[in-house]
Amino acid sequence: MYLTKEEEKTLRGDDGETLQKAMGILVALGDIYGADALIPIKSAQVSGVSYKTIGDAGLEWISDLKGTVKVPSVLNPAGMDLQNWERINIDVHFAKKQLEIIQAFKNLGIDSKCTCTPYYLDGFEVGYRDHLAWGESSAISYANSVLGARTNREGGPSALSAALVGKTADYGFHKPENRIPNFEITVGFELSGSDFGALGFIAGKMIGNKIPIFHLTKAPASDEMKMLGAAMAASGAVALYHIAGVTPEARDKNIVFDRPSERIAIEKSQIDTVYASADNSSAGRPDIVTVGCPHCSKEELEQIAKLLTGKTVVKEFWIFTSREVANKNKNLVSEIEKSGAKVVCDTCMVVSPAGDKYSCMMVNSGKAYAYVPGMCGMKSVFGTVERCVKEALGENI
Ligand SMILES: C[C@@](O)(CCOP(=O)(O)O)CC(=O)O
Ligand code: SF4
Repeated sequence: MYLTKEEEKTLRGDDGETLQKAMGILVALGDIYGADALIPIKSAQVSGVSYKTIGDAGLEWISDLKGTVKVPSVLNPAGMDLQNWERINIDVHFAKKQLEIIQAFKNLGIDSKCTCTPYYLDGFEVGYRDHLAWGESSAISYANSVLGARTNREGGPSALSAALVGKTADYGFHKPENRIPNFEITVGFELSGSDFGALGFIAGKMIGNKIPIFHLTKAPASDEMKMLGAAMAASGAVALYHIAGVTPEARDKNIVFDRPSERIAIEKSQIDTVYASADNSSAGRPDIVTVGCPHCSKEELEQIAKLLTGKTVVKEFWIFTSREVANKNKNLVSEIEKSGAKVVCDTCMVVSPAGDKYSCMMVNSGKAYAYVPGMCGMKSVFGTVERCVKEALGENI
């Protein structure tokens, strides 16, 4: 891979050991994937933040780094709400370690907003064709598909290296020729809300890491596309999708997609089987309900607040969102919390040990439905947000 004189110097160690390590990781990836050069990035999102997933080894690796990130950089969710960890059963040992990890990242100049929805944050606006180095699979899918930006599936170390250098290797989804749909999915009936999470769960399992183009009966809302992409990235390894007539590249007059030869149609009965998990007695009654995977938008908080107004939950009900979205919508947070539900920031049901003491979690997210059993060692059942709220209120018959 071609390097400029400056980049050669950094690789040689002239700018210190941390930047030498970071440049080494970028050059190794570039050589493996055939990049011809490094390209500047607009922002980075660094995964590998929760003490539950990176442990002491991760804490040590990050603490040894010296330097300052060159682009706006934000963290993926941590293992707890960084301000109110006690109210979600986090023990003091975990909390201490988690705060040490956050401090180690802050020492590098990284923003500790801890979210998988950086695109909602001030200072992380994303435009069409922006080059990014993001690490969380749902964020990558949203940036690539809904915003038409360009990021590969960065691991924690490669996203952090890109943040420190301010560049990434030019391969994969950074190149237009690698963004062409190779699988057609038609859905001939109307979808709404968490149906998109169910669709993503089914499609991801069927297509693995292909690049699907969807033909739908109507244009989804951005939250619905968020759920679709998150689920496909969890049950499969889809990092980019298109929706005919809707997503930026599918609407770009200068881009012509040939019709993929691999084609499937999804039937309503397939969507219904994902919902049926909630009726399956072997899963047992949920003892906790969570929404916000990916983190809730303002609109999703509004919907939940409306459903909860004047009511009281009888089960643990956690609503995950970024601290910035919560701080900007304090009225919605207090409306939700009047019911006894908890708005939890900086973390989520998957990367936190907070849910470990429960046995069955009800979720409205196809991603959480896919990940909770493996990452949290408990059962998951899937429902619409309305059904989840009813479960938390003890109103499901
Ligand atoms: C499950 C996930 O959303 C959260 C875990 O992320 P992390 O690698 O621990 O930051 C990771 C992902 O899907 O990219
Ligand atoms: S809430 Fe969901 S999408 Fe966000 S980090 Fe957790 S598992 Fe990933």
